[in-house]
Amino acid sequence: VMAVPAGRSVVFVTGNAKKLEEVIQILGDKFPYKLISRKIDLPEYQGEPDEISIQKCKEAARQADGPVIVEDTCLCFRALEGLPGPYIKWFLDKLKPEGLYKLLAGFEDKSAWALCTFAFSAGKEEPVQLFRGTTEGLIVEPRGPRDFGWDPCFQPEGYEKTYAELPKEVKNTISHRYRALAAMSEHFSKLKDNTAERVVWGREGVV
Ligand SMILES: O=P(O)(O)OP(=O)(O)OP(=O)(O)OC[C@H]1O[C@@H](n2cnc3c(O)ncnc32)[C@H](O)[C@@H]1O
Ligand SMILES: [Mg+2]
Repeated sequence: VMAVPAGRSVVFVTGNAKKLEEVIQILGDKFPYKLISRKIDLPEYQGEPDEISIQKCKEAARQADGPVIVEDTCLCFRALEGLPGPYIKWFLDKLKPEGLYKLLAGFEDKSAWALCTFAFSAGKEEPVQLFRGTTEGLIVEPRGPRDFGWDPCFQPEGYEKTYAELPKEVKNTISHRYRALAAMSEHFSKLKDNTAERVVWGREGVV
């Protein structure tokens, strides 16, 4: 996917091609390891976002049997105490962006936040590390192209356009995903060329 030092690779496990596309666009050559994608549809766990990401990552590490990254995205409506949150996939699937907007018809507060959590594990016996990113916005009547999820009904704070209407380069510098990836990249860049790296990557020879 990108120019990286040889010998260190990590598998990004996702069933979502649009997510993968953005991750590649956002990371460019910033990520110090080689990223390999693998399309596996992991279970949609229930619970709090952190717990979901940990479970998802452990299952991915078990299936891939090596270093993995997974990502889970929540869309949280303030008027609904953070719901649909991690269940947004099913809400979107049935209601489409129109229905998500209508869900808030009885509420004055249309504010929402998008939360992205990346989870990394060096292997199936290794701990999971989380990196989070949040973007605030409003749930609006859908506008713009339909190619990625709930983008047409999410208008990020400080913008007059929805995620769907904004150029990709703009979304990818303000999004929940961008912010979570920035946290993750920063973490790994610090570790690079440092002996502590071995701790993160587990036993020598794993990678
Ligand atoms: O295999 P994974 O990585 O889990 O991919 P997924 O499509 O199942 O994704 P999630 O479980 O994280 O569910 C998040 C839902 O929100 C959608 N989504 C995720 N990121 C988005 C973004 O940046 N803009 C719009 N929709 C997004 C996505 O298509 C899903 O319907
Ligand atoms: Mg999923």
